[in-house]
Amino acid sequence: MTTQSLTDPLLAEIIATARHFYYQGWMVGTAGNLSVRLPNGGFWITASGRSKGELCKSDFVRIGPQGKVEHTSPGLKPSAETAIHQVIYKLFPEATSCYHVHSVEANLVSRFVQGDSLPLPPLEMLKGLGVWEENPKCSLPIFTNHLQVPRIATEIEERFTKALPEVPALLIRDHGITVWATSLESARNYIELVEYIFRYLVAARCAGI
Ligand SMILES: CSCCC(=O)C(=O)COP(=O)(O)O
Ligand SMILES: [Zn+2]
Repeated sequence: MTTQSLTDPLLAEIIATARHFYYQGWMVGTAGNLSVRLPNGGFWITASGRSKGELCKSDFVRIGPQGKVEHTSPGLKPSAETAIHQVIYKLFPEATSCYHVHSVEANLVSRFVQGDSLPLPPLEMLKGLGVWEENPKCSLPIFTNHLQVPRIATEIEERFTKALPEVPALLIRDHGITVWATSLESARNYIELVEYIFRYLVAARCAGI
């Protein structure tokens, strides 16, 4: 199988997913970035500043296993948040996809607590994130939205090296959610599940629950 025949269907799937997220209102105004890991440890990632509802195959940059840009198109730079994808792939060798989106609800819930983790309600939907417990008590790690993205990546690495998260997701306060998974389909589902939980939390607060 050639690199091209391996890559084309992966990028086509990411393009369709980005379009879906865009129409959910989670990738407006060029927000968010999506990546897929290759068997050699490198990964394709969306180029910085592209409209995520209208991506095409030339809107991706390939990062090599050593972290260097290996393939790009004229005028394109890798996502400004590439360092976060890099650290996720380093920490979770089984992960082959990493998705990051910005929703209004993610930003609201990131302010529901002052500390560095958000308790998650014991919803059935948690099973989709791998939590198979009765009445689970788990939480989502929250990170500070530093202007310097590598600093966010460093804090993710430091924290997850000490203790693994309970769900394959992290929240950057006032910014958005990042998930990782062993397939593109699972990463898309994880984004949808986490965003459902965020909508539930916002609705519950409005309802005074
Ligand atoms: C208006 S989005 C600000 C940057 C950001 O947080 C993001 O997710 C998109 O950055 P990229 O460089 O990947 O386009
Ligand atoms: Zn972002």
